[in-house]
Amino acid sequence: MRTPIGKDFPGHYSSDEEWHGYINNNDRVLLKTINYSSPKSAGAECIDPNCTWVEQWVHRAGPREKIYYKPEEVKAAIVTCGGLCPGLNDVIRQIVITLEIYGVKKIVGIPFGYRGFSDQELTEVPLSRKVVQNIHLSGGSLLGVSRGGPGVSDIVDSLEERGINMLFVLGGNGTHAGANAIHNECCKRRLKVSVIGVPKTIDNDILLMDKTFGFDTAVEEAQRAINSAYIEAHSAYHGIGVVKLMGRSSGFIAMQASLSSGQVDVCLIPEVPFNLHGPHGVLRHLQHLLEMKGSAVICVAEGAGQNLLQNTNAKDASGNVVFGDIGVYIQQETKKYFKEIGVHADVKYIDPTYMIRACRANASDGILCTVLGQNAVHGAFAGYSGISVGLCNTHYAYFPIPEVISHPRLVDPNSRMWHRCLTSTGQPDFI
Ligand SMILES: Nc1ncnc2c1ncn2[C@@H]1O[C@H](COP(=O)(O)OP(=O)(O)O)[C@@H](O)[C@H]1O
Ligand SMILES: O=P(O)(O)OC[C@H]1O[C@](O)(COP(=O)(O)O)[C@@H](O)[C@@H]1O
Ligand SMILES: [Mg+2]
Repeated sequence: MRTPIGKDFPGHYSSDEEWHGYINNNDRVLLKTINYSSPKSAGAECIDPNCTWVEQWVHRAGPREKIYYKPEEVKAAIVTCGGLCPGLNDVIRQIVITLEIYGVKKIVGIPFGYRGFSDQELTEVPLSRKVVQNIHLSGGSLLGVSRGGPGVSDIVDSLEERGINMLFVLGGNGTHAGANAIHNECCKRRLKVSVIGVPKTIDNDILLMDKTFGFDTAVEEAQRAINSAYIEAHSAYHGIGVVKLMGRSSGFIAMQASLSSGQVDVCLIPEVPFNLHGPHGVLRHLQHLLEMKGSAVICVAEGAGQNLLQNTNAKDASGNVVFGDIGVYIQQETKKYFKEIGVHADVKYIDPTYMIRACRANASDGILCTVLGQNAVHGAFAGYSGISVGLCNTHYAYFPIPEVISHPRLVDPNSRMWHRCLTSTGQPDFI
């Protein structure tokens, strides 16, 4: 609603009739904005051998003029699942504030992820603007997070018992698989519930989106760790700094942090195989770097080089594979190698793992979270369910959940970005 201001007032708002503040249901955001002229163009993603242009689109996010729910009949719930991620509190806050603006009075938080739906000892948290006003000033999640938890049927039973008809689910791939299953179960039971996902992961492993919230902040924190590794390595005689960063199957954090720091000589990610030993291996290259410049920094993603380690055969509560520690392995093998060849090397290992995700969102993520939170509520009020909100080619859009979680988004070794990273580090192929 806008307050009409006299026409004499310079820069006055347009009247309600003139104001086009709503999204049209047919507004679309294109998934691809480059028309590759050949499959040989760098990073080309082609559907057919001629690389023909195919228009693919998703619905534009934002407020609709006609809304599907009566605000007084809404009971909204928010749940945060999986690992922590900078910006969770920003999104929770903005969802609550936007729901209140629509006139929703019943807003609750489900504590500790999906577990909060079944654990009788955990009670829902009443949420209001007053409760969430300052929560974005610290990292973590006001509601707590968890992995594992009850089955979909139990969750939907709980939604029915609690009378929840809007569910905002903040989480990554696993959480979205759960959200989609909840949406399908609600459809099966003919329940009018909007299930809206907001993708959360520092790994940035969600398909079709420019980036997920928390990723920028994680990269910023990660490059601080790289900077420390560089200073340690550079200040020592034959210093080698090893930094391990998160990234279960995607090397985005390692790649971007290496690029932004400009201090990394070797970046190792899960998508690109490498040898540690042998004439083309990482260790031989480290020896060369010590000879040429006196020190070196390696940045390795946790999921990289798992073929070099013994399989732990372990899984976490959500079913994710628990990896062996590639950082420790590289540190040990580096020490061994230089001892064997009789060259002094001072190897320092930095593992900033939880530091990069337990922090508060930076300004850029703060804005992203705010807009995603608002659009999640707009999507629910528009009557959508089984969707996720994201940024696509700088526009905010609604994505069908199955499309964004069909597999984890990976760094494309043929992409311009990976080549930029290689240009920056100057590293060879280690095979
Ligand atoms: N395929 C699935 N179907 C239903 N729920 C799932 C599925 N995978 C994971 N979950 C649930 O989603 C939650 C978060 O998953 P997890 O993989 O730990 O984190 P993330 O959502 O960040 O990837 C957990 O409570 C887990 O039990
Ligand atoms: O120790 P935890 O809590 O299982 O978290 C470790 C995981 O968190 C992540 O950074 C993000 O994973 P999620 O997106 O599943 O939360 C992974 O790269 C990493 O393996
Ligand atoms: Mg995950």
